[in-house]
Amino acid sequence: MLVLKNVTKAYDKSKRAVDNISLEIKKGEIIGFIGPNGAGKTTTIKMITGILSPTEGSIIINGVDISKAPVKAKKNFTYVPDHPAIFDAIKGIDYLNFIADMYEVSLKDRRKKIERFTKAFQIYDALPKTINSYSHGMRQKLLLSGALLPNPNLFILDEPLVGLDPHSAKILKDLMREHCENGGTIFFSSHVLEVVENLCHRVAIINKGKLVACDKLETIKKNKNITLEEVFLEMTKNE
Ligand SMILES: Nc1ncnc2c1ncn2[C@@H]1O[C@H](COP(=O)(O)OP(=O)(O)OP(=O)(O)O)[C@@H](O)[C@H]1O
Repeated sequence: MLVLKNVTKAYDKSKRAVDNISLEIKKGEIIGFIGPNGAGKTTTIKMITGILSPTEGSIIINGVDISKAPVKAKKNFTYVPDHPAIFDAIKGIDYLNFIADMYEVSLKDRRKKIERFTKAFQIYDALPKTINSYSHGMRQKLLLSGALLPNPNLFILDEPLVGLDPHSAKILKDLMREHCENGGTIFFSSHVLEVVENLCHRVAIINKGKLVACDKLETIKKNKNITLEEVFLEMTKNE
């Protein structure tokens, strides 16, 4: 579903923010992408979503190279960024209808899904209001509802749990699990290791731009008596 081949990003010549990363994510998998601050997670996600171009390497989404056929590749995924930047002056419902139009979601299907997701996230009653009246968390939940609407093959999330209350975080985790059970694929970054540990089929660890692990948790842990936190701290020790 998602293939990264020798992907590198150098914002300037002196430093590679992402350094020769290769990984392959299969349909139906949830992959947690973890690493210390500044390790290169957001840069990687921005390259996967086509916001940034890699300096070297290629990114293939559902068989389509995003640099060669960006629109075709982008039809396969939705993306929720780490900051809920969103058009302020339109109503929540208009934003969701805009997303549904972009991804050609039928009127019947969108009505059902908008109701389901926004009621679950408790923003349904706010949909007739303009987004500039929404709190940070409400904006994030609107973005999440919009990203789930098209039932994307690949769902990409950068730090999705930041700013969500525990109730909403639980709803999101349940929806992520359901999405994968129905054949969808999820790639998300997080600093919340317990969530990664509980939710993911595989974990990818990035440190100083390099992928230092990408495997099942049991394989990464080797010794069953240690936690992901202990493995993470050991693998990303930066003296
Ligand atoms: N626009 C930019 N121009 C120059 N350098 C950048 C830019 N964006 C990020 N970087 C640098 O690239 C490196 C990776 O940053 P990135 O935001 O990808 O890390 P991250 O793993 O998402 O970090 P965090 O966990 O703090 O969000 C950092 O050294 C950062 O300073």
